[in-house]
Amino acid sequence: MARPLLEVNGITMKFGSLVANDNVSFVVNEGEIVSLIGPNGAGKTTLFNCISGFYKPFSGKVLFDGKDITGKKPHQIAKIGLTRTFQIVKPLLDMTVFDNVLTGAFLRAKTRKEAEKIANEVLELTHLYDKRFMLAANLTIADKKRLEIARVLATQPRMIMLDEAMAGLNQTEIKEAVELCLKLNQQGITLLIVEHIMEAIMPISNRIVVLNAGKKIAEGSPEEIANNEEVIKAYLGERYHAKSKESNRRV
Ligand SMILES: Nc1ncnc2c1ncn2[C@@H]1O[C@H](COP(=O)(O)OP(=O)(O)OP(=O)(O)O)[C@@H](O)[C@H]1O
Repeated sequence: MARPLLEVNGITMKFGSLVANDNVSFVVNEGEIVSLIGPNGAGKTTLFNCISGFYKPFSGKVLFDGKDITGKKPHQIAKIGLTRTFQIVKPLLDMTVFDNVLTGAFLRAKTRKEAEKIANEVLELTHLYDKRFMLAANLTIADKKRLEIARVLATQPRMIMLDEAMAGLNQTEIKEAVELCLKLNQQGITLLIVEHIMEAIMPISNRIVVLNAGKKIAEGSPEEIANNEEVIKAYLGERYHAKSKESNRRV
């Protein structure tokens, strides 16, 4: 039976008079891939910040594995197994790829040896092992995004929130990022994904939550969302809708 891992209950976040999140509620069950979509400025990153402890919401509650984590600090939330990447990647540029991942591993590892073992496993999984001695500053955008995921993975999370991990990648790199998401999910990691590349997330999401102007306007299976008139009008446009109908016909 579906077991809620993340519960977002009536989150409201304001910046002065601007309501960036307006009473948003949804649940992510253990083992699911859920995507959060919506137009620019809809409030997706703000919601990520409220869930992961970078902002304290104005009102509402966030529960992780049944525990109230509202207003807790990001490192406390990471410690209990929920962590996130950033839209603008933040690797420590003057450190090697290996050391970047090692810093994540120390969240849980008690010894350097244990941290190194975790770091090496994560580097293999994310296909960065051969680049482990490179400075993070010298990586391509795609590898920097991969490193961002590797650093988060090294904290051994139960759930990862990915904020536009595929933006700026080419088709091959997007395909690799999608494969990595599926691989992590198969290993038991629950995923909440913010992404604008519908072709990448529609096929892998169990459910999709749609925000528009701070409010949740829809929630459902990828098929329900692709055919939801309000979502098409607010965000997807006729282009994706027509395209997905076309590909359904081909199947
Ligand atoms: N720190 C801040 N101070 C003031 N206003 C902010 C702040 N962060 C976000 N906003 C505003 O809140 C609203 C929601 O922004 P947010 O970045 O959460 O949207 P988004 O859905 O993530 O957009 P995008 O898809 O472009 O990343 C926008 O109107 C934005 O200008």
